[in-house]
Amino acid sequence: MARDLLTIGGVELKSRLLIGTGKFNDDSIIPEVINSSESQVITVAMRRVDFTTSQENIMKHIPKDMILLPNTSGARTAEEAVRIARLARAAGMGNWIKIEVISDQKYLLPDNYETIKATEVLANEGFIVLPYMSPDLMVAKKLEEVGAAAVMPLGAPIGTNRGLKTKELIQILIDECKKPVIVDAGIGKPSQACEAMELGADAVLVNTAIATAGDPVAMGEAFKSAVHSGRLAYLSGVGGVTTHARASSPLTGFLQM
Ligand SMILES: CC(=O)[C@@H](O)[C@H](O)COP(=O)(O)O
Repeated sequence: MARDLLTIGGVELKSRLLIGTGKFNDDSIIPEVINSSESQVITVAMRRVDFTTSQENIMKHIPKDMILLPNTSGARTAEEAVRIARLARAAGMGNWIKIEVISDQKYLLPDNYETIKATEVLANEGFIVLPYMSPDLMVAKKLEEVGAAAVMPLGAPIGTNRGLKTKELIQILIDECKKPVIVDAGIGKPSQACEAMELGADAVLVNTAIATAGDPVAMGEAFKSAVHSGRLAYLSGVGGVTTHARASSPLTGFLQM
């Protein structure tokens, strides 16, 4: 595990847990969550960034050594996502961008078609593009082809804490994608993050489950451990499943009566 690094856009990361900044009761707790979770990448919705000198600016709670992953939450089209990404870079937030293009307000499901379009434009402009997507193999391949640095399939709709509802489709992406697969959205418990990592996901992004926990700092630590355990299990080679029982001890050598 010592050199088990995750490389995204040429950057090597020790942590495979990406976190978010939304929904905390008190944003001043964010630095402690970063410490306990040991996350190195944090996503922030561009619409929450205040470019005035307001005391409410979310950015004041994010330590300078974190990799910023501004996201395009609020964009309904590729064009809007591209505009938000350019704004983020112009504002000094770096060149990583999480594409979120959502026009469905009930389930907050991503628009894969618009997401591909935005990814292509931004990758060509030198952004490290991490697109949030519904897990579909053809879409993932297209995203890789047009320059995505990773793909981010949803486990369940954003903020639902329902876990890996799309597990079998995510497994296909894990098996077939060349770029890192980061399971994003819907992960509600550390055990679900662990499960994603055991499947072979390269990383997970968790926001709601940490931010809305009774103790977000402790929950950040719980997710850190779960991601680590899941990754270790995956690298160790998870054992096969069988229908019929197989004795764990030899069935010979019983005492003779
Ligand atoms: C913050 C962010 O990017 C979310 O849109 C993301 O998808 C995380 O989802 P959860 O809040 O369900 O963890």
